[in-house]
Amino acid sequence: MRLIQNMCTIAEYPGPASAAAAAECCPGAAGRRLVKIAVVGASGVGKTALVVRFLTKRFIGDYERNAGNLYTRQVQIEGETLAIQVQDTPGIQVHENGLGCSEQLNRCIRWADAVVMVFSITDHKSYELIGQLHQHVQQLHPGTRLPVVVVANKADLLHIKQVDPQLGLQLASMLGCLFYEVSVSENYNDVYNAFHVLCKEVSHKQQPSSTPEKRRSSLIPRPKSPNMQDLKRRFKQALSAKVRTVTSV
Ligand SMILES: Nc1nc2c(ncn2[C@@H]2O[C@H](COP(=O)(O)OP(=O)(O)OP(=O)(O)O)[C@@H](O)[C@H]2O)c(=O)[nH]1
Repeated sequence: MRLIQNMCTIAEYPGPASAAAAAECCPGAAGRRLVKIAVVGASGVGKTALVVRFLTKRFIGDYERNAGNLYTRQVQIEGETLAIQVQDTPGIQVHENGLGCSEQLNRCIRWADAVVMVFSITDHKSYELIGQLHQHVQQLHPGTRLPVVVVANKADLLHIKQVDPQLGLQLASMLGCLFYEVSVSENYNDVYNAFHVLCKEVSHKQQPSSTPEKRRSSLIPRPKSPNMQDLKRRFKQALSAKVRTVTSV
């Protein structure tokens, strides 16, 4: 996937999403199919760093506490240019009675076509949150299986590791999600791959290979192409009739 345009930001949660809304922020996005991705996880796991790394290829060490920015870009997936919106979100807290998800965050999750769930290998609590968060996300999307990628960040900080990445892999496969272990600070390619695979999955979901509409149209009989043998025969007949007429004159 190739990032095509400059990043732009609106410092608020999105309303009902549309390609038109994306175009307002990113003019080239007009008329494109739109893929909406929310990045969620505990505080300090590197959500903003991940999004910024993906969009700019750069790692910037320090960020302000996240206010929930939406970034719009164009990307190329399998030869098609899509508009992509990436929603960064504030860190989720865990309370005694469960996840502390604000209504804003819930709106953002409902809005999304796909979710990146981030934890840090240096923070066991952020890992523990993923299972609950996955359940919460599925509850907000009843009746559909939302594409989700689990990302274990800060793989460079092995000396203060609290979570074995293998556990992340096990959890992700139990939840039926893809898994990427990344170091946002040290490696761009893994970050790119995590978003790329998600965009591809959403893109395929938006364009099922055989929709009922397509199936129906394939049942409508096509007009028969003219039979060449028949045409030749008629042409010969017409020709010989003409020759006969000429000789008889
Ligand atoms: N060593 C290392 N530090 C990282 C990495 N990713 C992020 N950080 C640092 O972790 C800290 C938190 O990163 P943020 O991107 O602000 O985390 P966040 O999840 O957006 O945090 P909230 O806005 O509080 O929810 C920052 O100091 C980053 O520089 C990484 O891969 N390796």
